[in-house]
Amino acid sequence: MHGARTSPDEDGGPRSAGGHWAGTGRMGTIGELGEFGLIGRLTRRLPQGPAVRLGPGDDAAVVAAPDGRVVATTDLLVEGRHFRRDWSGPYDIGHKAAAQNLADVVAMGARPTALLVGFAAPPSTDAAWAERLYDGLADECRRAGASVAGGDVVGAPEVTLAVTALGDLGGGAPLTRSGARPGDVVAVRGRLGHASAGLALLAAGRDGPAELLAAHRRPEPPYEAGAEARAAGATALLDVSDGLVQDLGHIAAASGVRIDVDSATLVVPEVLGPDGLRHVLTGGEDHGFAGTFPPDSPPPPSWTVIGTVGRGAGVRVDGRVPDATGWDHFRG
Ligand SMILES: Nc1ncnc2c1ncn2[C@@H]1O[C@H](COP(=O)(O)OP(=O)(O)OP(=O)(O)O)[C@@H](O)[C@H]1O
Ligand SMILES: Cc1ncc(C[n+]2csc(CCOP(=O)(O)O)c2C)c(N)n1
Ligand SMILES: [Mg+2]
Ligand SMILES: [Mg+2]
Ligand SMILES: [Mg+2]
Repeated sequence: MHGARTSPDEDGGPRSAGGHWAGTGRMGTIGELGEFGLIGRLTRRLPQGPAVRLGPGDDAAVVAAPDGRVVATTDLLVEGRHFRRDWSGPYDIGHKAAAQNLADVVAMGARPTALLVGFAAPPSTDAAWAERLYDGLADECRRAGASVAGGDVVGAPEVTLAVTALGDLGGGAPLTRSGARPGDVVAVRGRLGHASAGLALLAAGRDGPAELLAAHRRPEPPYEAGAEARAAGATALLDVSDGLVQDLGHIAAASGVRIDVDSATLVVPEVLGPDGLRHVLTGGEDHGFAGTFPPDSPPPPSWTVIGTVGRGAGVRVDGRVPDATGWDHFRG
């Protein structure tokens, strides 16, 4: 029987009532498996998509790049910083490591093709825990149409994932942060504030609402947003990783424009609680998308228009410079 803090266990991973990995005890530890035993157990769970011409098993992988250019991005996921093993199960952590990288490829207007995965964990880690993590990683890759081309494993005091994602622009121009122009509208696609609200609940020792805890554990970037933005003629695009205001600030700075957000246009679901607007404005890690669109080619209805681009600099919310903007790794 699972406790209320257990995320929907379609991963099938065992957990105690508190959300901890309960372990199977059947397969032993990764220390017992050894480096190459572990690599074998992990890589056989991975999807092999068409772009990966040579996958795990050699000194390097070979990935097709029909466009002639490769989109490449990397993000780290560190235990205690991005996740806690008592708050997230292995499937959640694998899912999140894939999602946060795949979202960056999509945010360039590209199609994700392959991931390279660096995996560090203590030798005492359950082998089954590591396998569930790879199941989460593999399933999220499948959802985005990508596969895992290779990686590395290493023993370390804490779990760390260093994921590199590659993507294909399919002959199109990249959707950068620098193309916003005065007169454009600003629009968002996907959840905002949910992961942040879920994290606050976990930090407060709460066991629900389940959808918010799940949002922290398994971000769900709407991967179709990149193609939608491109088709609509977006001038700039990024995924919201650190907080809406902070990330819009990157578009404002790179494009040399001012962005004005009208908070009344933001969707703040009741479930986010009394701090809902703060979570939506400054909460990262849902990996929704924010983009700018010329006034004569607005985004499709799946997007919400939340503001405008003007001359000047910085981001204003309801005409004011906000005190909080989002996450900074070195400022807490
Ligand atoms: N250690 C580094 N060396 C070289 N470039 C870096 C380094 N760290 C970040 N960058 C570059 O700085 C830019 C901003 O990085 P940032 O990590 O904030 O973007 P992101 O990956 O979209 O956001 P997030 O990490 O919050 O998901 C990116 O172009 C990134 O490649
Ligand atoms: C245990 C724990 N404590 C705090 C947080 C919050 N957090 C960590 S990184 C980040 C921004 C995006 O990261 P990056 O820029 O590295 O992609 C946020 C909001 C968390 N997820 N887990
Ligand atoms: Mg990054
Ligand atoms: Mg990004
Ligand atoms: Mg960040």
